[in-house]
Amino acid sequence: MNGGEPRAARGETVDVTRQDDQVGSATGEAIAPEVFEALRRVSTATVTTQLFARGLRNAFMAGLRPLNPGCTRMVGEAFTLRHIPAREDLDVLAVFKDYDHPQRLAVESVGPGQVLVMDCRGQTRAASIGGILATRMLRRGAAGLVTDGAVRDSPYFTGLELPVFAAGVCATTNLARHHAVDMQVPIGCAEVPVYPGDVIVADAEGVVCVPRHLAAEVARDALEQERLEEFIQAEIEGGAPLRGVYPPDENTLRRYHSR
Ligand SMILES: O=C([O-])CC(=O)C(=O)O
Ligand SMILES: [Mg+2]
Repeated sequence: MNGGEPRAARGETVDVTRQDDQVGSATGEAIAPEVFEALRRVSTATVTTQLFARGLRNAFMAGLRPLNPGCTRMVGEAFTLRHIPAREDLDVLAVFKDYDHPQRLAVESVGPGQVLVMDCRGQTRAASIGGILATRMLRRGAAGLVTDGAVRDSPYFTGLELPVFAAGVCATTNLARHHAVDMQVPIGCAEVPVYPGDVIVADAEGVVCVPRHLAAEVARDALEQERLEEFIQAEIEGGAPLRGVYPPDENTLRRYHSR
């Protein structure tokens, strides 16, 4: 549970079940707006449990922290950018004269509602992006930004209305360590595999990657898990013991269903 985030049980029912047959695994079929809406209302803790129940134990990008603690709620499809280590003869300031440099091209290619997810190999001794490029993403309607590297201009990010998650901050420009090579390819970010089009969900706790083909069923079951957990939370706050309540036995479930 994540106390600071809105709980599904507080709102009206969102029906995401009907979307199941519409979400193709690797077909790139559109994900229904209701799925995104549901995922925006559940915590990353709940989402990781739903993925765990389906055998996926490595979906949370451990170690990434929000740059603006007041702007953390993020749901969107992954747009990926892959970096390899920089080389001194290639990665020089002059490359930025090319507006089609892969870093700049990626920023100008992220679509509305998408999340730019960057593979920086966990290397934080150079930035992967800065304030101007992040502002451009905000104006383009991007949903957010995730990097397992660092960002520069970090004081600016604390007031930016764009959810940004990074492994650190570093003033040094990206060229010192990173060479952007490829976009919209499978990447690793904080040791989590991310495929283009996967659904990225974040809250104040951090970032989780939901395989695209599981998004609708995870959204549906996460909503239900949070409804039940809100009931359990109230019981525990009222003095109930764990035994019989968490996890709920038949009696507790009967009380839950007959509310
Ligand atoms: O060099 C960079 O990483 C870009 C930068 O500072 C910015 O976007 O403001
Ligand atoms: Mg800058």
